[in-house]
Amino acid sequence: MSANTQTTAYTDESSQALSSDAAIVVNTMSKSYGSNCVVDQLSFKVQPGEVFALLGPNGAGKTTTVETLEGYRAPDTGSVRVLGLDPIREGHALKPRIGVMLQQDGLYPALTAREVLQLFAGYYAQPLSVDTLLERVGLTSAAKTRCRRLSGGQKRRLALALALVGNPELVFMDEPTAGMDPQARQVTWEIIRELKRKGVTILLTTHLMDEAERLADHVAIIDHGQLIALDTPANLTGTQNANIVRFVAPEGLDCQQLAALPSARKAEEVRAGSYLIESEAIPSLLVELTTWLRERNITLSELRVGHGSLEDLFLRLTGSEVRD
Ligand SMILES: Nc1ncnc2c1ncn2[C@@H]1O[C@H](COP(=O)(O)OP(=O)(O)OP(=O)(O)O)[C@@H](O)[C@H]1O
Repeated sequence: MSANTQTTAYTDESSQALSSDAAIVVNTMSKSYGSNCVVDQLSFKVQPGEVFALLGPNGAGKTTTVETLEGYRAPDTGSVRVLGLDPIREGHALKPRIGVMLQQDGLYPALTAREVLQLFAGYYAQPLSVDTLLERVGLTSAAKTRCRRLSGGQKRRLALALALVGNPELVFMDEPTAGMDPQARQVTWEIIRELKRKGVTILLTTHLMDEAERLADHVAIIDHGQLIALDTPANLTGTQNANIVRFVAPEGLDCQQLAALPSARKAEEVRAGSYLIESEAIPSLLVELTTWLRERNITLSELRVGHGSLEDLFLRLTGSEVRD
């Protein structure tokens, strides 16, 4: 068989799906640990320069997916490409172009923050300035602190700096702001926005719905290793249409009656005394609702009009029971 024929033979259906301008392609990827299938025929693409958030309950398969894209795990079936490359077979070409912010931060406990960053900077052709980076992540005053003495939040910020020191085209961030205080979280979000402005592609996993909603161009929700939703945050939450009225009142109101109001589509008591009514005609619903409440002499303590939140959707799609 000639080299040319081999190339043609390799260009089968699945590799056609992989040949794309996308920064990341996941093509019908599956991965099991023993009999436990944790990623199940997963497919999605991430376009260059976008922030893509992967959401899912504990154990949904997010880290396994990200680690496969980073080249640390091989898929059992299906395939992945990152910047057009196979992360394992072509890892040597891929690694200098990507940054990885790991969940665990146990690196080099005896080195100082600056020493670790300098060490990593040495691996790259065009690293960023270590001191500028320390300042950007708020670690200048901790630059001489040994890693084992850094606080949890400082370790996360060092992990962020390590992901960025090689001036990457694409960054993987596994729960980037977990364990950070609100100030560090704001700084991290600003850094992510800056990276996006520079055209860097970012794939992040998070349990924080507001993080995904604020930062991501696209959000994928996975559960039991399968893709169950993928869209822009605005499309997922229906932000274009304010179609939900929430109010707080005494518990136990008759939701069947509320749902029967002419402009209501659906009514439920989501928590004790906290109600939600969906409607396509909010002004009419407000008149009907306040009339209904006045006729029954019921007092409101809060009334809000808005759209569904990503958290509402997430819980609706993945259920509310706690995962292992
Ligand atoms: N090396 C491994 N050997 C066996 N099982 C594993 C291994 N790594 C992960 N798992 C299991 O695979 C499943 C998916 O794990 P994964 O870490 O990908 O989920 P996740 O969505 O990132 O979860 P979390 O939100 O809790 O970080 C879990 O049930 C986990 O226990």
